[in-house]
Amino acid sequence: MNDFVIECHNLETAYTTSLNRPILNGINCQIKQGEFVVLLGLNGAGKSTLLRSLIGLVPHTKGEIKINGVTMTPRTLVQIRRHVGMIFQGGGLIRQLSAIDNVLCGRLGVRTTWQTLFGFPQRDRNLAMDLLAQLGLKEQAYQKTSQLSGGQQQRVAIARALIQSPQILLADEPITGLDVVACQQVMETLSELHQQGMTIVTVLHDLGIAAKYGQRAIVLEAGRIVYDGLCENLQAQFAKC
Ligand SMILES: Nc1ncnc2c1ncn2[C@@H]1O[C@H](COP(=O)(O)OP(=O)(O)OP(=O)(O)O)[C@@H](O)[C@H]1O
Repeated sequence: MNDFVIECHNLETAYTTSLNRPILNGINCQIKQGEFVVLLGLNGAGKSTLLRSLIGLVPHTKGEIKINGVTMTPRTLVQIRRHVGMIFQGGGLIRQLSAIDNVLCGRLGVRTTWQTLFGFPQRDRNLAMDLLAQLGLKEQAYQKTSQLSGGQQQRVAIARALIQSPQILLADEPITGLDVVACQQVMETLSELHQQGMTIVTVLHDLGIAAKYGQRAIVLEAGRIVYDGLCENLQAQFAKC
């Protein structure tokens, strides 16, 4: 038994004719509990695909993914997804729903249709409200997410991922399109979660922010890892790409 919570061994996705190669092409990496990892790379390098493959949204044709020591297969996917929260690119919120209802959507995977037929149980609603309060959004809980700022929306997306109490949080470009203040709020939120022991893997494009918050950088190029190490001299690593 090792202390890796994420392991990718020679991970390969299906061949893509438009690229003349698989999107992910022999990915090997191991991430320990409590690490803060930033995934970097130019557009189209495969960052989102790697993140999505870690929750089984992109099938792999070769290699293996293990989450908490459990090999990802169709049979283990439900079990694996309980440990992994995902913040999708752009937040993926339902704009016409309130912030609290969006957060409650994160409980759909653990509640049956019968349990939510007349609304979510009070316990879930209290939990959603606590999370929104922790993220500074108590006042906005009943506002439609379309009326919230970009930074507030991104924090709702974080609350939705957190309501399933994940051990690992994956975030795909959580600060893209945000102003500097909102950017900092979102990154500070991720940083606090990391300090509480959560494993964070996030796609970023800003090398300065990556260096400020990340402990470790993984740089992808054309579906392969070309750098895996400290968040120092990232500029130099990119110059090699
Ligand atoms: N479902 C798909 N079918 C075919 N090609 C795809 C699919 N999804 C992604 N791709 C291609 O795979 C490559 C990697 O895409 P991906 O979104 O993982 O890159 P990325 O590094 O996250 O890029 P960005 O920084 O622009 O978000 C791109 O060339 C993209 O066009």
